[in-house]
Amino acid sequence: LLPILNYPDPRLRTIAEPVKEVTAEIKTLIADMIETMYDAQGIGLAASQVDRHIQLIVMDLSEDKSQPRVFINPKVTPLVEEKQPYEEGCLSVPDVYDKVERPTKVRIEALDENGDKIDEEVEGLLAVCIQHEMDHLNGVIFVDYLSRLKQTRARDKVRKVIKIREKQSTH
Ligand SMILES: O=C(O)C[C@@H](Cc1ccccc1)[C@H](O)SCc1ccccc1
Ligand SMILES: [Zn+2]
Repeated sequence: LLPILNYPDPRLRTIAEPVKEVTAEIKTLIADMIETMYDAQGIGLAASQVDRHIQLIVMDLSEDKSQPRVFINPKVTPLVEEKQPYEEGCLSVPDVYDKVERPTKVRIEALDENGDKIDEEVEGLLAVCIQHEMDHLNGVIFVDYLSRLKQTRARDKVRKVIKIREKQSTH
């Protein structure tokens, strides 16, 4: 399992570099990220969150964790002006949930783990998740869209959750 960086760790603000070649090392990282995402009960995970600053996202929106997807060097383009709110969470900001508005329909262009082209128009949870993950690759965290007050509360909340987790792990 890979350690997930927690807000407001400054490393989460690093801009991810493009992947030049899908090496064996990257394939191992992909497998490790998928395992880490499942263990953390997430439906998406960006490499930035595990302190690897390359343009790599893994995702699995299936109920039974059977359909992992990999997006390498993704490009997301809004297809409509219309935005929709969604109650977002983030594995790097545990126990914090709040509404974020994002374009309802987007185009995803990327490479998959075999280096084959992905070019899809998506909406719904996939559109929300890919935009949330793309933000991570650009050093943006969903709490950045919230008020200062909510950002302060988010910082306090994460601090508490981490302390509790650290106590649990020592027992
Ligand atoms: O990037 C992450 O931290 C994983 C995110 C992905 C996500 C964020 C907002 C909306 C959808 C997906 C989540 O922690 S995964 C947990 C989760 C599961 C279902 C719905 C919302 C959040
Ligand atoms: Zn996140």
